[in-house]
Amino acid sequence: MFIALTGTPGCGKTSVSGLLENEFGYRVVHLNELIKSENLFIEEDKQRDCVVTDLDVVQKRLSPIEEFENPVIIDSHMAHLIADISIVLRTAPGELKKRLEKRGYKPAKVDENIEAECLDVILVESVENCEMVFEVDTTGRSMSEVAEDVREIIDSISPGHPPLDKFKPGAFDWSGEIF
Ligand SMILES: Nc1ncnc2c1ncn2[C@@H]1O[C@H](COP(=O)(O)OP(=O)(O)OP(=O)(O)O)[C@@H](O)[C@H]1O
Repeated sequence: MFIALTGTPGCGKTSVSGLLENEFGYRVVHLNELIKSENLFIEEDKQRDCVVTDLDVVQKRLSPIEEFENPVIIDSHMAHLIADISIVLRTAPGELKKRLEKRGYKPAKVDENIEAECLDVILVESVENCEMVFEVDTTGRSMSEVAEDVREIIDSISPGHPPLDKFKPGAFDWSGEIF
């Protein structure tokens, strides 16, 4: 079973999935690293500083581990296009901007990502593609707190367990913060 840990760049996917992997023993695929290390991309988009990926190729590469009994977490901003269950990390625009600027992103790339977060782009794609979608707030919270929430969600995904209301999608509205 694949579980997407997804969200706009800078929301903390890699940091949180690292904790889930190293401290809680989950199996994690860091998809963006895998795509680069195994050249699973079609081309590099130098202008947008990213790679263009063929999802069919990626899916084929991951298919041997899809049948694992234990959940496999996929860390990537496109993981929700592959998994049936999506956990979307959300970060308020002001905090996301600070994190992206700290990483040295160019202003245009910061703006593009902030706009995507304000417009719920990844959440909408998740709802369109996945059977189950959860949202977790990372704003003003430690990575450990976020990792605990993700763990609680994964524990809840078992037959007969009621969905956890507190992570129901639709809690955030940052549409008023688009500049
Ligand atoms: N909960 C948090 N609180 C404060 N800072 C955080 C938090 N989570 C992540 N960060 C910081 O934000 C930055 C981005 O985190 P990270 O690389 O995990 O994000 P990401 O979603 O994986 O981004 P990308 O999609 O670009 O790989 C890092 O500098 C990290 O230390």
